[in-house]
Amino acid sequence: MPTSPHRALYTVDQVRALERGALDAMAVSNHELMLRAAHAAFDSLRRHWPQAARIAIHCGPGNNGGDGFLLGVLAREAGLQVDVVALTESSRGEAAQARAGWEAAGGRVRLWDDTEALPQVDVHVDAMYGIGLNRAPDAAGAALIEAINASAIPVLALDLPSGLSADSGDCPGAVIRADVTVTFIAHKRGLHTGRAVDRVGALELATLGVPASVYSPLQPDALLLVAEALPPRARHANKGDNGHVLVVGGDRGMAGAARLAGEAALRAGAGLVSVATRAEHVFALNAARPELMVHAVDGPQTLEPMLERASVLALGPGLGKGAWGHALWLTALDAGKPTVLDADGLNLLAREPRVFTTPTVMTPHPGEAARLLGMTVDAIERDRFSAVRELASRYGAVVVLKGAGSLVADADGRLDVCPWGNPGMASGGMGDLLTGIVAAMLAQGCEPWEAACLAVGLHARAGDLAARQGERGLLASDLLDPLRALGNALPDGASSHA
Ligand SMILES: NC(=O)C1=CN([C@@H]2O[C@H](COP(=O)(O)OP(=O)(O)OC[C@H]3O[C@@H](n4cnc5c(N)ncnc54)[C@H](O)[C@@H]3O)[C@@H](O)[C@H]2O)[C@@H](O)CC1
Ligand SMILES: [K+]
Repeated sequence: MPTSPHRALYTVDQVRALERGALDAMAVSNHELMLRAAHAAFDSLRRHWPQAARIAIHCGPGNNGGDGFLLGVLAREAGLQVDVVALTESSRGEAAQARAGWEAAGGRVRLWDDTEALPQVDVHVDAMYGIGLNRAPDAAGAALIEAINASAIPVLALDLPSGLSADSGDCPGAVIRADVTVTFIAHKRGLHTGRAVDRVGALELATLGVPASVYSPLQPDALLLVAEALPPRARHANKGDNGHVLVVGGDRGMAGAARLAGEAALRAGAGLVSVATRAEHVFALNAARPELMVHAVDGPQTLEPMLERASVLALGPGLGKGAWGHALWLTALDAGKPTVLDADGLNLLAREPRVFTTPTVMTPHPGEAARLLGMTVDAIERDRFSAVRELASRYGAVVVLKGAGSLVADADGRLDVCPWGNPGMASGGMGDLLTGIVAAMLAQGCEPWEAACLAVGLHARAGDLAARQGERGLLASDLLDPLRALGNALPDGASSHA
């Protein structure tokens, strides 16, 4: 089945190819395509700010600016007061024609001068840079971006917020903070993850009438996760059919991590969940959640019989990096069972790297990813796509790179991006839940790729449901009830909770 352009994410080179394909297939001129972009932008402006009477359009030197000039003509025809601010004395190529069209319609162009105040308007339109930006904006562009961001007036970005790298989502310098971004023809992958997510605001795709046949020859670089439900359970299922997850972790002072992972595994449908932890935690964990089978382990010998009984391991929540955790880590990895590695499970791996040959899912946050790749967190965040792919191929695992717009990659180059989740989820224990959910999916028979994608989607959507009462103060355990509801959604994904 061909991928819907609404789900497919492309690199800039691919978007350029799509643009060329569109011009051929539609037998339209560049000007016509730009005009369609301007119409889509005007439609978005009207929908989001129906009361706006005065707008400023900030135009850069390239075709992104061209979109802006044509939008100016449309908005003026519709009776809006339009101020056009240009970054440069002249525009290039197709944009020069658009600029001439604006001037021929009686429009004025004010050249940007950072000693003057921005016009007083209801909405700023950012038409400075699109996919043609190849480095941090120059000084003039940066000053205009900063002035718009400082104005506290809503911003509509055309194609992407200026200053953002469309391929990586990197913010090498000043970047527009948009309220709404209307992106043209195809989704650019960099808009969907990491720092970019804060800059894009509400994202809309306008395909400009480009037919499906233009997209179909191109393999998207990544896909957006879809809201899939779990396969339904057979009525005759018994607890043994849904796997046995063993959580290994909970060093002194860190019992909560193991408990959250275990409880999430239960709520996500694992048949049995055991926890191997420090002796002093056993009583408290058993009392808090009697459905968990909690056992004391003091070293490899006591862990081994538990490993034999388990079908899936969740290795790392609260494990610590001391002698106790390290010994359990080595023993657990030698068991050859499908494994989810998180937290100190990953930190130990960074110290003692290995390539996995048994099914393994790793769930690093950017800090853990940085240790695993010997890079800085900043370098990871500058190009999360490269980082997650490198982790997957270097370690031979399915890798979830957590953070806004979580990424899932496998060693074959497959890549999915999670469109859900919220900043309330940046709090303690959220990662432990994800570990437990991935383990539960593996336990119920999913392959690592499917398990990771399902778990990431469930976790993020549970977070969004739980955050309806506010992102601030959201607790990891608040996700457990919505998680259960989502996990029971109908197989066609039609859930009243979705
Ligand atoms: N080609 C097409 O078929 C369509 C293109 N469209 C628009 O065209 C845009 C792409 O246009 P362009 O390729 O002209 O590129 P842009 O308009 O994104 O920007 C390129 C311009 O900015 C300058 N520039 C690049 N990096 C800079 C930096 N760091 N500091 C200062 N100046 C810098 C370049 O010299 C060039 O003049 C898209 O993002 C989209 O908005 C739309 O009209 C839809 C159709
Ligand atoms: K822009």
